[in-house]
Amino acid sequence: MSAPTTLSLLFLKDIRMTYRHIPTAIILGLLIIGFTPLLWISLYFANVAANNVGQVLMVDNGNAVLKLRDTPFGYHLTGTEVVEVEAAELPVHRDKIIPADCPSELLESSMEEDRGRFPPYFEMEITSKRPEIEVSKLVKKWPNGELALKGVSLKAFRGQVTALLGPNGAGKSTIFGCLAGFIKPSAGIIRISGEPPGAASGITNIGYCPQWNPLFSYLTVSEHLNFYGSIKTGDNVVKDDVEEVLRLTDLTADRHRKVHNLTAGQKRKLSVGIALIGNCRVLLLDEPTAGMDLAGRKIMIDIIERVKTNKAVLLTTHYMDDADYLSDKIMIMAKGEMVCNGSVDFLRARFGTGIMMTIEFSQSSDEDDSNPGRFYRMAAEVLNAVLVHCDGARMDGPVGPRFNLILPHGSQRTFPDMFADLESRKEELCIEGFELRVNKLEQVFLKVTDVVDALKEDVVSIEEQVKQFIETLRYAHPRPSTMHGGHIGTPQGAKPHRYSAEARDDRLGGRASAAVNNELEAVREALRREKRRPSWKLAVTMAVIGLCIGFAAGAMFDNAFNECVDRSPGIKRAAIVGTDGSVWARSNGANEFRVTDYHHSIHFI
Ligand SMILES: Nc1ncnc2c1ncn2[C@@H]1O[C@H](COP(=O)(O)OP(=O)(O)OP(=O)(O)O)[C@@H](O)[C@H]1O
Repeated sequence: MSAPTTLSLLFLKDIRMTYRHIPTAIILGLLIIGFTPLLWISLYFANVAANNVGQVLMVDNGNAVLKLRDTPFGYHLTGTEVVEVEAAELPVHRDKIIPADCPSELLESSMEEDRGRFPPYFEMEITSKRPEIEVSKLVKKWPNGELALKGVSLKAFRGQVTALLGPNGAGKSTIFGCLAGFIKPSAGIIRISGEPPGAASGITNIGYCPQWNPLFSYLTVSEHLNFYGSIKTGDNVVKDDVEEVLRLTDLTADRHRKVHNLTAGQKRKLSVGIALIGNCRVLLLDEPTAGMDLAGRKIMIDIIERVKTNKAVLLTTHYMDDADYLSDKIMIMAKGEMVCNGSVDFLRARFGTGIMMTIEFSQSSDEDDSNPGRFYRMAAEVLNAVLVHCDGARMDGPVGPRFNLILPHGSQRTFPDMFADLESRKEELCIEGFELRVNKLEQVFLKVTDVVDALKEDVVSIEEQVKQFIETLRYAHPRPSTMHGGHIGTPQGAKPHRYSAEARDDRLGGRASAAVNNELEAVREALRREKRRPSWKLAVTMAVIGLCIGFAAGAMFDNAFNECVDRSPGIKRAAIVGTDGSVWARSNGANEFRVTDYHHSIHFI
């Protein structure tokens, strides 16, 4: 580490002891600002060095992942090498987290009903099997106040694929993050194979493929599998396991290729392979087929089909066809709530999908086609004719010259008789023609969005409310004439009247106008309050204090890291590099390096 950085960090070490005294913190903060240019320069060089050696260490999923080499020059000669990897323990979530900032009414309401606000859309779960994944009343409130999860409950079983679907921002990845243990829920209970996430067995129990690819550009395919496998199992990966995952993911031929030479689809397959290695009981796949072509998706579907026999697979996808084909159970989320949960058949039945028959009526010359009553009468007759053969058939959507009937799944064997009957009564029932379509999960999903619309909250900012209020006033009370001193202004040319309280009340629409004026004043005050910003003095003070605390925390982190590296034999350089490539800490230290020594610090990244 270059001299200026060390100097600044030493200096910051002192601040750590004194920053509680605010004036001292401010003075020291100002001094630090003086040192900052030097710090940035040294960080720049540290960055260049770290980037030269490639990504040396990555923090993901609460695991510390280490990859070290001797020197940047050595890298080009020897290639990448993984040196001593150890699984980091995840912080264990408490069984029940009752946060101070979780809205109590939300907590109470979620306690009452596990099936959310939409019980009719939840299939009853009758099983004595123990769920492999169990989530109860999970709440996540982000620091910005957004409630990403509003008391979500779900169960996933071994031997089943459970698809978690929902529009963008529904909260799917947040659930995955909570399950994998790197997002801390605000409230709720999570059990993975009967244990809370982060328990000692947690890492070996979960195989997680995040939405992004957790890959190192300069490691080969098989190095990745060995590397992550060692982390998960805490031991060297059995060669056969790597071979098996390579075969499953169709990457055997690419085993020696470095990641930066792989296609997007191959990277995705490798990310799923990383989740598979270690033979975990729970597989969390966050959009495993994202960005893949049809052939790639097919391979992925085959993989999931094959591995699900001894795993509980929870996956998210935006491809309804994949979910439809793969899933034993479908859950649909919206706006942080579970909207429905059941088997594909249950959802199809519940949301009016099944087999859709569209019937077209023939044009009639003697009756008015615009008369809706006529179509309803005819549709009812057709429905009766269909019901003779197909129990459970029902109308769906509007009735007009065309209308739809939903025929339940499993009624297909009655179709030949029904078609023959309708054909023979074509004239009598005024049928021009009919067609059949099998409804897909996509239609279920679209129907669910109708339910979701009911969730729409009218969250309008104060400013917007004020604007709307002013608009209402403008329409309710035409703008009064302008006032001049003690006179009320009148249309041009007219003589101004002497101002009086009564006249003003008249002009403004009676006594109500005084109330309106009061309201307007309240509105203006609300606007003023909204626009009021903290003074620049306060902002500067806060910034300086923040800087001090930030630097002090950084120093603690760096020191912890450096201590580890300094104790590591044979290791000349190390760095912690975030998944986005940002360097969090680096050291030129030596001696024994144990990832677990500092995983707590890393976990906070
Ligand atoms: N780190 C974060 N800080 C604050 N808000 C976040 C953070 N991560 C996600 N969110 C918010 O939480 C909500 C749920 O996000 P999440 O990523 O879980 O949605 P998703 O269903 O996975 O969406 P997608 O299908 O696009 O992946 C979103 O409104 C998102 O903006």
